[in-house]
Formats: sequence, C-alpha cells, structure tokens
Amino acid sequence: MSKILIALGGNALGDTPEEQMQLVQESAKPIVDLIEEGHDVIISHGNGPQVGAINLAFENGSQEYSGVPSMPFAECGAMSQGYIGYHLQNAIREELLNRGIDKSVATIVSQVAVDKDDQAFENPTKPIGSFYSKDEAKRLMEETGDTYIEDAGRGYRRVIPSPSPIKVVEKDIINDLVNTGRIVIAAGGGGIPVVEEESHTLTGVDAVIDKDSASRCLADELDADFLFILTAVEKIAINYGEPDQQDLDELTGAEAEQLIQEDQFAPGSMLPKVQAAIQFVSAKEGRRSIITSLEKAKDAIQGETGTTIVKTSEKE
Ligand SMILES: Nc1ncnc2c1ncn2[C@@H]1O[C@H](COP(=O)(O)OP(=O)(O)O)[C@@H](O)[C@H]1O
Ligand SMILES: NC(=O)OP(=O)(O)O
Repeated sequence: MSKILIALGGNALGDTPEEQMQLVQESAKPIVDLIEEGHDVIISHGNGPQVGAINLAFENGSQEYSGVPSMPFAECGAMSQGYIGYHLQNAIREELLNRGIDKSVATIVSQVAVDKDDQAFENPTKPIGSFYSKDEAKRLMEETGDTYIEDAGRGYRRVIPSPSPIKVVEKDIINDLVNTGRIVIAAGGGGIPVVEEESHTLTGVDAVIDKDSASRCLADELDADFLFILTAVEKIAINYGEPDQQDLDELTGAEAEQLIQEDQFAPGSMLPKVQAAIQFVSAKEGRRSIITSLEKAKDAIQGETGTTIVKTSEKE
C-alpha cells in the first residue's frame, strides 16, 4: 500500500459556502476510494478564491464600519484553512462512516516557512479572489493600488506574492497522525506563510503560497510515494485547447522540463503543477506524481489514466 498526498484543485471546492458544501461531498468519494483500498492518504487543497474573498470582505467591512479591522493575508489563509477543512473533514467523515470504515479525519492548521528575502515578495504572481474584466481590473488597480493580471485566459485577478515553501512547521505531528492511521488535511491553501525569526517566533507574511508547491514540500517531508494533483482535466496536454491538442500519458522529469521551455503550460494554472510534480519525483527513485481529475483518481492509481510523471533515470 502507498502513502498518497492528494492536492485538491479549485473545482473540488467551488466558490460559495453552499457550492463548497455540495462539491466536497463529491470530492470525498474518490479520496475515500483510495482509503478503502488501504492507502495512507493526506489531503491538501487550494484557497485562491476563498482567501481573496475573506480578505476583500474585511477590506470592504473596514471601509464601511469602524469596528471591522483589515485582515492580513496570513490570518486570511488561516481562516481559509478552517473554513475549507471544516467542510472537507465532515464530508470525508460522512463518506467513511457510510462505507463502514472506522477511521478519523481532522484538519491541521498548518504554517509553511518561507524566506523573508524571497524574490517573490518583489514580484506578485499568485492570482486570488474573483475574476474581473480588463476594465474592472483597471479601475480596481487605480482605486486600491493592488496589482491585477490576466489569469491563464480566464479573466483578470488580483495577484499577491507567492514565495517558495521551505518547510511545513507542523510536519512531525502530521507524520505521527498519518503513521497511526489518521486521515489528515494539511497545508491547505499552500499553508499559512510565516517567517521564522532568530527568536523562533513565527511571523505571518502577506503572501499566498502556491498549493501545488506546498503540497510537494509536504509530500517530500512525509516521504510520500505519490503526489496526486487533482484538477479539472483528466490529463495534461501539449497544444492545450488547440485543434491539435495531444493528451499525455507519461512523462519523465526531463521531458516535462522540455515542454515547460516550449511554454506548453499556462503560468498560474498548469505550470506550477508540472513544476511541483518534477521536483517531487526528481528527489527520490520510485516516486510518482499523477496529474488527473478528481473523478479519475481511482483509475489513475491503477495506471489506467491521468498523466504520470516519473524520475528521468527510471525511463532510460
Ligand atoms: N497544457 C495543459 N494541459 C492541460 N490543462 C492545462 C494546460 N495548460 C493550462 N491548462 C489548464 O489548467 C487548468 C488547471 O489549473 P487551475 O484551474 O489553476 O488548477 P486548480 O485545479 O488547482 O485550481 C486546467 O483545468 C486547464 O484548463
Ligand atoms: N494557494 C493556492 O495555490 O490556491 P489555488 O490552488 O486555489 O490557486
């Protein structure tokens, strides 16, 4: 049996509490399929729409009502972990009980250490919150001074810094829970970004870490066998969205690097997933990273679908 870290994409969560509550019931099924097969499963998830909405709600509130404070991004990230983890752990719990599986599931509020001098702080790239038209984004930029960019052909979104993860602060406790058969939801939304001071104080920073990158970091620390990146597509493709689109079954790290050089993967969407997958498999023989859709997760672990990324030396 394998240790599998599952990184859930935005389509597993939706945009509103009602949508999320409903969607996580569907997301729980393939997760519990893997648990039922005897695998150790750790779950992480994105938070781009949610962290943006939480931050904006406080911003709007603080403009209208004097008692509402502005909310820094680290705190917004922590809130998003609680909000998403609450729905997700209940959906998984219910699915486990319905199938007569006696296992407990919980969410760990997870902090991820970053370097205070990470270049990412100078160059915001992480899209968060809702999508806007070009005109709306221009107006918002003028009004707020925030940065908005076009996000993978889907509209304009606010961007904030997204430093690289160094370590998951709570990794030991996550490891202990996994090793005693618990299902853990961790490093949600890429983790709460913190800088470790010399005094050992952990100070939150205004950033959102990419969840695929943080998931890779946690999968590495837990020595997982599989990093599953579940998103809206069954396989990654070359010439994605074009008439000559070609879906890919298996890639080595080197082949995937070559496709990155050819700009085959959109920044802010598929690119960070492929980069996380390459980094995960390159670190140790025998690891697999699979990029596929939620619905196909069970088939993908049998090698029946999805795009599998393997260490280059394993295919030579
Ligand atoms: N080369 C590619 N192959 C497959 N999908 C791609 C490719 N380039 C961009 N995409 C898009 O990337 C999306 C996944 O990114 P995104 O929606 O940001 O992920 P998440 O599920 O983590 O929210 C896919 O649904 C697809 O629309
Ligand atoms: N934190 C993060 O990467 O969230 P999304 O996957 O929702 O963008």
